[in-house]
Amino acid sequence: MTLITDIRLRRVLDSRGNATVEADVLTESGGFGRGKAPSGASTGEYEAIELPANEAIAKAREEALPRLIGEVHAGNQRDVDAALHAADGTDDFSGIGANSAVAISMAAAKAGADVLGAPLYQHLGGTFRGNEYPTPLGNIIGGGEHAADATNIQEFLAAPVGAPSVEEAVFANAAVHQEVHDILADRDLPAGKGDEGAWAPSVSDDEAFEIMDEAVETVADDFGFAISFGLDVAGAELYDDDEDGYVYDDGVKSTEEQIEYIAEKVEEYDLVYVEDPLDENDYEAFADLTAQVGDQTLVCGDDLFVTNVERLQAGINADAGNSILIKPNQIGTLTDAVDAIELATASGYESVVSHRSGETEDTTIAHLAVATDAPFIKTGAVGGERTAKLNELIRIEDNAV
Ligand SMILES: C=C(OP(=O)(O)O)C(=O)O
Ligand SMILES: [Mg+2]
Repeated sequence: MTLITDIRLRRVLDSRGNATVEADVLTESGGFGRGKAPSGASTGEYEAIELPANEAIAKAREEALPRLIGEVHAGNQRDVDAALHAADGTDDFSGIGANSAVAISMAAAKAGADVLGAPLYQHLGGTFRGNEYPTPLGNIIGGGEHAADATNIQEFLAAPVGAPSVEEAVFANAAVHQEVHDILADRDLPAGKGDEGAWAPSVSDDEAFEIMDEAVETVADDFGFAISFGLDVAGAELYDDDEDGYVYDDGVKSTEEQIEYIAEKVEEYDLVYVEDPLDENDYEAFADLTAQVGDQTLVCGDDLFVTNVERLQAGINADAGNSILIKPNQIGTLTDAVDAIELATASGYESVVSHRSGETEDTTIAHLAVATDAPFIKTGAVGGERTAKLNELIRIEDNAV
């Protein structure tokens, strides 16, 4: 029933206006699934390789489609993803492009769910999954590689940890976003938005900490539940080999100073989440910071782990971090992403399923987070390509998908 009978690939726009890959998968019994690849800006050195969309499409048509059409069942995700790996023939998807791979992988999952008549999260997670909902981490203020002339730290993220439902959590993050707008206006600090819809004011990181603290407190009082905040430092973007340290507008911090700085901020603001506080090659520094604050906060590896089980295993062995960011396009297939989540869970690491800065209206990650009982999802706070996932989470919780 779920035998793949056709795959159509095309170039479509992502949220930055760049070309990305869209895949349609059709099956023998009329099943249909469509997936679109997202794209990063602060990409990790060890991520799977994205090719220019046209090239990725041409390569996938040549190498992958003959191995999938009439050969593989869309309902068997591991077979689909194994065929993508075999067609690619490399260990980083540079053969067919991780963008083609992830678009086809997600489209096949949706086609499989369509034939079964089940929501995607149930197809991916099984019937006993889907009663836990992730807490959404909402990007509220940001800079780094996502906006010019803004904060050095890439993301200040609202974390509505006390929300009684996904719906309340999503609305709380949007309210924090609005509250920050009002605080910025009061301070005569006009701000545009970065790639993910976060405010990108020209303020110091210290001022951004103060503004976030004030905003989450105000909204927590209004909503009547706890809202904390966290960071994506994107440390690999700040780290400069030549300087042997982390380059901020107000000077360079050595690795020891960076660890101390982050640990102080965790204490001062009760941060619940710190992603990529250190460079993507520095497991040891991650381990030092985790030893200091790992019982108070999530120390999450994004560029450090790149959703890769081998890099995650190295981190587990070194006690580096206590959580992993999961980005399917960083590794190329849903199977690889789920394998990383399963290793994380088995090792006591929390999983945070994540969007990319360049996104589409695809909602697969909302389903993946529910399917795997991931405790957190990071998918922005506002903006159509972000609300696509957030609204899908509200629908999943409401049994309306
Ligand atoms: C979402 C992120 O940004 P990008 O997609 O640019 O890597 C991130 O760094 O977590
Ligand atoms: Mg990150």
